[in-house]
Amino acid sequence: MAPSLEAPEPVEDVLSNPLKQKPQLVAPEPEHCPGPESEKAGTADSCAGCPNQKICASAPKGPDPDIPLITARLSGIKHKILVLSGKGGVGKSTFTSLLAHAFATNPESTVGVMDTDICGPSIPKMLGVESETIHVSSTGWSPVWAMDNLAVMSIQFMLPNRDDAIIWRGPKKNGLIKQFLKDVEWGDLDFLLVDTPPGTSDEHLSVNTFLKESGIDGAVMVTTPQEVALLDVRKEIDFCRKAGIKILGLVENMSAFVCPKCEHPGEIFKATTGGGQALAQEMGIPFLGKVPLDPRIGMACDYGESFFDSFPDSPACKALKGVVRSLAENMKLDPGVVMPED
Ligand SMILES: Nc1ncnc2c1ncn2[C@@H]1O[C@H](COP(=O)(O)OP(=O)(O)OP(=O)(O)O)[C@@H](O)[C@H]1O
Repeated sequence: MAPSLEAPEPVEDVLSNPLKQKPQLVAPEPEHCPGPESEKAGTADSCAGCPNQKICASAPKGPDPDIPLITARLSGIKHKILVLSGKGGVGKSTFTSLLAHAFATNPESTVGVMDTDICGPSIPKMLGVESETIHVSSTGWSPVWAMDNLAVMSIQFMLPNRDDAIIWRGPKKNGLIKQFLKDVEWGDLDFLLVDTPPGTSDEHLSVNTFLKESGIDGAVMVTTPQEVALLDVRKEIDFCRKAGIKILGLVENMSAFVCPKCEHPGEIFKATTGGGQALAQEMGIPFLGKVPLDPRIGMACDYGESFFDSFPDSPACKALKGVVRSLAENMKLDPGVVMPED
């Protein structure tokens, strides 16, 4: 049965006040505000001295009443995968777009990408739809279609100017993510990939809270081989374990540089402590594979093109295919169906 939804709010309204939160606060939320609707509202350490404390303390608590609506809205999505990274800049959004293109190589599959990196959305650029805007109808917001079977939703589509900085505190980000899940008409999808900001922030908690009821298949973690990146992956693994999110596997990105001309490999980011593979083994999570550093990946993303289509025989493309196959196996899907052989 189609979920009954209220007409979405005009985009401008959402940007100016994306939460439309109750209760109405009398002052801006302090930096570590747990959110006026959270269980800790009014009682957390950061609430001390806040002018909103009384209002928040008396506000209704408990599960978000919109969760059943979100669950109904997402009922046509077969698989939901979160893409996480401990550190920024390790290639999480790049990997998300590569994964989206890989899944979309099966014309029978329909794929969606939701960009929850609200402060630094890069998915529209990488999927070649940066200048698009979303359409609002009485039944919801339509995602932008990057390909016939690849839909994208990002805060980027709502900004009047792509250079605008988005400076929002936790509760507002939480509200926008809820809006994305509640009001976007994804329709029937085989895969929804959720690109998240680096680290373990409000956005991760929101995505997990809102998606949990409708089911998350699990999370894919992206890292580079250096210990500084791996350190943060440990925190991400801990976050997933605490939040009850299954870890589908770890990908080591930019593992080695493979010369596009002679295909000779060289280590640019050296795995001084054994890299992603050793970490995966130590932490008891699946290792999905290594993706080499290939400047053509960055170029394909800058031009919004599919690296899979442009460089199908490159070592990086072959490595990515191996990663997708391992991921499909961990999800108990037929790899040949997820990404048909050429
Ligand atoms: N395998 C790769 N080979 C070459 N360049 C890569 C590869 N993976 C990512 N890059 C490049 O690394 C840079 C960072 O990638 P990306 O923006 O995907 O990182 P991120 O982890 O999503 O960062 P953040 O979370 O901070 O937004 C980009 O310029 C991208 O083109």
